[in-house]
Amino acid sequence: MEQREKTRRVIALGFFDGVHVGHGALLRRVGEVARETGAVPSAVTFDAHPESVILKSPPPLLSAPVDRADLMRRYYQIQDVIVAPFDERMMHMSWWDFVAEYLVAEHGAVHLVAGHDFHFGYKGEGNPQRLAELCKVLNVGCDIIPKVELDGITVSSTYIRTLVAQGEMDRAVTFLGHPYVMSDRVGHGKRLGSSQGFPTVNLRFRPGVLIPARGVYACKACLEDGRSYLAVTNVGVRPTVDEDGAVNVEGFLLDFQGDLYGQTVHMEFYHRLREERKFPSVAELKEEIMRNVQQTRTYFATRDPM
Ligand SMILES: Cc1cc2nc3c(=O)[nH]c(=O)nc-3n(C[C@H](O)[C@H](O)[C@H](O)COP(=O)(O)O)c2cc1C
Ligand SMILES: Nc1ncnc2c1ncn2[C@@H]1O[C@H](COP(=O)(O)OP(=O)(O)OP(=O)(O)O)[C@@H](O)[C@H]1O
Repeated sequence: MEQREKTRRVIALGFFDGVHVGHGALLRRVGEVARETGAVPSAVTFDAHPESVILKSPPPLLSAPVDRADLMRRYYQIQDVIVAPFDERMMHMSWWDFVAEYLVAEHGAVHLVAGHDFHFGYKGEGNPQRLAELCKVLNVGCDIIPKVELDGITVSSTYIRTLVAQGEMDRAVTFLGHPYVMSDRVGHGKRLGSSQGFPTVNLRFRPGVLIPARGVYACKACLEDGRSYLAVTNVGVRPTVDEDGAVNVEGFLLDFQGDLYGQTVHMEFYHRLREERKFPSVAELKEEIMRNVQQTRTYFATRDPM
């Protein structure tokens, strides 16, 4: 029987929520080895956070799986992001089967890259030392990346979640190595256009994803056609005009005119300008938003955030 040539991959291992600078150290190494060996730069992540299945208490995530894959491709040129189902089979797979069967036999791994504290396999019994030893036996390359720290703090998704939840976006940008981003495809009925003079685009939260601290943020809105605009974005319940208490994310794109229907908008958050407030009138709210527009222009004019 004719045997099909299997894709050879260099694979980074982890969950990669947010794709931060610690993950970046792994993903850059994947790129180097891929260039040296001609194998495809890849990463394996999971569709559900392992904690959500084992402990039944999912941590709210920085990014949905699709955004995680997009970040790895955009910032680190990872070609294939394999989103593994974290199901019963995966949960009960031994650490060596995960390496030998899943990564090597099923996905063609010729080199694996993991972090200093990577635990995997049934009951988390796999660790970096075991991984390195098994790779030797299997004749597969392996790199264990030492921990990356900033300001004496170990960079982690957990820490960055606390920053985003508190609205500390400048610091989140530093630890992520790129802006925190929320993406959505603009659907029908969400065309730009508003009676108030500041048309907004609404972004929906994906299930399981963290809600940033309420407030008004200096942002950049990147459209899939390559254009990008400064934006001022409110995360909140709009107490001046609404009483239902639902949290909305709505951004006003500066210097933009047109229709965003059908486009995917990546809203990048850089800096929190103020808290959300209840204004005595819509006119006063509008005045404040115009001030926030100026603050956003100044913010981006006086620094080059990325
Ligand atoms: C940059 C920005 C800041 C905002 N700040 C507040 C605020 O502090 N308080 C508030 O009640 N609503 C705030 N909003 C929400 C507005 O009330 C809402 O966008 C406006 O009333 C238009 O509503 P509509 O889209 O239903 O026409 C803000 C909206 C934007 C775009
Ligand atoms: N600061 C870091 N330095 C080096 N490697 C890291 C760092 N943070 C994570 N890694 C590695 O990146 C891979 C993915 O890690 P993981 O998704 O568990 O990230 P994490 O930030 O440690 O998450 P959590 O905060 O939920 O523990 C793992 O192999 C892990 O060891």
